[in-house]
Amino acid sequence: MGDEPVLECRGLRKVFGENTAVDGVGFSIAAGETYGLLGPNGAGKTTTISMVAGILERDAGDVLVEGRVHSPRDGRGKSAIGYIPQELAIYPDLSATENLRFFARLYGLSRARARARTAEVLEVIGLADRAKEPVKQYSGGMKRRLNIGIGLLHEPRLLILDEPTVGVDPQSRNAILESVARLAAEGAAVLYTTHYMEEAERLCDRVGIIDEGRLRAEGTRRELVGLVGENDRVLLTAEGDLAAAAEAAGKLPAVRQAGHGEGRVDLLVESAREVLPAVLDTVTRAGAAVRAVEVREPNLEAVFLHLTGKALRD
Ligand SMILES: Nc1ncnc2c1ncn2[C@@H]1O[C@H](COP(=O)(O)OP(=O)(O)OP(=O)(O)O)[C@@H](O)[C@H]1O
Repeated sequence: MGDEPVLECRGLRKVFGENTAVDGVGFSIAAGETYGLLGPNGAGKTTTISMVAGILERDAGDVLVEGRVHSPRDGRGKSAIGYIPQELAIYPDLSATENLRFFARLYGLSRARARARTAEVLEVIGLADRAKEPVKQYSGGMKRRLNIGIGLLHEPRLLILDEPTVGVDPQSRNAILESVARLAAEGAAVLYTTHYMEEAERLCDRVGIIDEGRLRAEGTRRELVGLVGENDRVLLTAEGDLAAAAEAAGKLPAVRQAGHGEGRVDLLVESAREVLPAVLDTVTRAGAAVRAVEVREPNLEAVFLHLTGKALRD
């Protein structure tokens, strides 16, 4: 198989009546890689991954899973895919163990394999210690984790998760992010949709920025940020003559903008790592005593704003 991507999709398109929900979207994901589709509500994320998962007919485009065409009709490649939708598909009166064993048998795992996978999956989703309770006693986040666990039973090589952390408590959110990272580390290709910038930054090796059905840009966090040429922000907590410090720093060639406020000097710079020593030297000479330095690199939120003119969140 070599370096062949686990998932390759090209030119995906879906039209609902007058509304082109997805228009020419394509990307590929390698084994062990986590790819995030980042975009606001209604951007076309669910529609895109539904076509990838083979549960929605596409109007145009190709989906290749492990090099083979995957489409809703032929159903091939399904065993390679674990699709975890936003909606819960679990039995509330059964325990997590019973739910997992039931679905494992439904997927065609032998009784022994179902038992073994249930135990393994319970560990991955962090529910082993609550596995015997009826699921109706679970928090929303725990139910979500179980929903994810069901999608893992058959050990998919491509895992597709649709905004799995929306509306869950922080503990479950962390558990979900950690289990996704672990599955990728074990070699799964992961397709992850989110409208949370922090999740895309923390979890994804590469991110596709989607808006109004189109992929606006794609790359690593660093590549995306570089693409739009955003500056780093340097915040100095300082005492002394801050007006003079800001003015002097503002004259450095790599400093784009310099300001000051109550106990702080605020700079926009080209590359904080390179310019920081000169900045510290300059502001100290100008009469400021620096107590703390904070560097904020531009984030995907800024990239999104730059590309679309809109904020990522409603
Ligand atoms: N079955 C459908 N029939 C008609 N329009 C649809 C259908 N499914 C989605 N759409 C429309 O397609 C567009 C993209 O929706 P989609 O659900 O893919 O976005 P999303 O990025 O996943 O957003 P969300 O986070 O809100 O689910 C929206 O304008 C939506 O109203």
